[in-house]
Amino acid sequence: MQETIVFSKGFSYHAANMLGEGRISPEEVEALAPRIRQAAAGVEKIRKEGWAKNHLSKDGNPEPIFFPRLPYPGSDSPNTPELLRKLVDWGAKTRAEEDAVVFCGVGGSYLGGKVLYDCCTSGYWAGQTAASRPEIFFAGNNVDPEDAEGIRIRLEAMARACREKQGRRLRVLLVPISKSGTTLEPTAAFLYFYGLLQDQGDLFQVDGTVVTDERMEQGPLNRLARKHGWPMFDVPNGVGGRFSVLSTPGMIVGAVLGMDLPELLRGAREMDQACRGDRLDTNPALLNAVLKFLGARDHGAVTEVFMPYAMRLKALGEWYVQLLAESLGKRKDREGNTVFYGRTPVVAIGTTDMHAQTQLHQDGRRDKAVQFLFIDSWKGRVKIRNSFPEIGEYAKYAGLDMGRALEVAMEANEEALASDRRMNALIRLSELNEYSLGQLFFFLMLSIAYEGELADVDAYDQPGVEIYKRLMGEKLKKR
Ligand SMILES: O=P(O)(O)OC[C@H]1O[C@H](O)[C@H](O)[C@@H](O)[C@@H]1O
Repeated sequence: MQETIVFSKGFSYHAANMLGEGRISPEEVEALAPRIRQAAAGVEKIRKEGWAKNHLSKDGNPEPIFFPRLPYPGSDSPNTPELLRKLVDWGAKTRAEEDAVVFCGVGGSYLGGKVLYDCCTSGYWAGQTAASRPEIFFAGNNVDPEDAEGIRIRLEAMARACREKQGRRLRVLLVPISKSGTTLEPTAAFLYFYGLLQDQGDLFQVDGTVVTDERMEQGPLNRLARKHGWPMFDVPNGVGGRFSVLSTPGMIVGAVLGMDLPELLRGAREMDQACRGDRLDTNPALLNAVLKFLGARDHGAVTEVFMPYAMRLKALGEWYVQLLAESLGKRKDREGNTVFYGRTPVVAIGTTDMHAQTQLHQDGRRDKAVQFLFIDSWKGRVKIRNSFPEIGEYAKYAGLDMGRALEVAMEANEEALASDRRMNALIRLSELNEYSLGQLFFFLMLSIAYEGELADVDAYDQPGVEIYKRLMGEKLKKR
C-alpha cells in the first residue's frame, strides 16, 4: 500500500506512521475494499449529480450538495466567472474607498475567511497581496462584549486620528455574513456596530455589503440590502457553511485582501482531479479518510489532533475543527441506526504545544491520531547567531536555521509517536500561496466527504445544534 502520495504540485501526504504494528494493517484496508469502492462512488455521485445519499435540509426537503463544483467556475457551479469578477471589482473598490471593514460572521461564515486573512497577512505569504488595504476586523464570531468593545475602541481611535490628520470622517464598511441571516452572534455584532457608528455621524461614514442566501427574499439582510442599496453576495444553495471557504463567505475576505481568487480555485480544482477514483495509491483524500476511519473505528483513535507547525495556521486548525466536528459528529447513520459517530478535533501548534499537549499525545490514552502539517519554504530564512560563545550550552544554536529547527522538532515528534505505535500522518506544502491553500482546503473537505461515505453518516447536516438554539431562543425572548 502507498504510504506517501506526492501530488506533484508541492503537496504531499505521508501516511507511513498510520500503518504498521499496533496500528492499521494492509489486511484491514484490504477488507474494507467494498466499502471504499462505495465511498468513492458516493462522492463521485455528489460531484456529478449534486446529490448525497438521504441528505435533507433543515426543513426536511432534499437539498443538493454543490461544494465539489466550487472549483469549476461555470454555469452549473455556484461560482460563475461573473461572480468572480464581481468579487474582484468589489474588493478593488473597497480597498480604494474604505478605511476599515468589519466582517460579522460565525462558524462557516467566519472561519474560512479568517484563515485567508491570517495567511495572506503573513510576511511568508508567497501569493498575491494588495499594496494597501483597509484595516480588517472580525466581529460577530462571538457575543463577547469585551471583544466588541475592543473593536469599538480601535475604530474610534482611528476615526479621531482621521479627523485630526485628514479632516474627514472614517469610512467603515460593515459586512454581515450569514446564510440564514438570523444567527445570534453576527446579528448582534452588526446591529451593535451599525447603531454605534450611526450615532457618531461626525466621526464615521457607514457603508454596508451583505453576504446571505439570496433566495430568502424576505430575510432580514436581503431586505436591508434592497432598502439601502447595499451590494449583496449570495451564499449559494447547496453550499453549507463549513464547505463555503471557496464560495462567497470566504472569498469576500480574499477579495478585500487582493488575493488571486482564480488561483485559489485552481489549487482546489487540481486537488479535486487528483482525488478521484477508488485507488488508495493515487487518491490522497480517500487514503486519508480510510486511515482516519479505520483508526477511529477499530483502533480507538477517536480524537484527531490537527497540528500545523506554523503559528499562522491556528485559524486553519479552527476551520478544520468545525469541518470535522459538524460533518462527522452524528447520532444516526443514513439508514437511521444510532451510531454516535465522530472524532473529536483538537488543534495543537508545533512547536508551542509540544510543551503543553505532547505529553498527553505520547503517554496518554491511545485514542488519538495526530495530523501534522509543515510548510517547506519557511526554512532558510531566519538564522540564529550566538553572541555568547563563552556559553557552551549555546554552541549548538550558532548558525541554526529556525525553519529547519521547526522541521527537526516535528520530525522528532513524528518519530517519538511512531516509536510507541501512535498513529500520525503528515501533510507537506512546498509554500503557502493561493494555489496551495486551495489544494489544502479541498484535500481536507474531500477527506471529510469520503469519511462521511465510509461511516455512512450525513456529512452535510447539523441537526444537533438545533436543540440549544431553540432553548436559547426561548430564553432570549424572556430575558
Ligand atoms: O451563516 P449562518 O447561517 O449565520 O450560520 C453560521 C453557523 O451557524 C450554525 O451554528 C451552524 O452550526 C454552522 O454550520 C454555521 O456555519
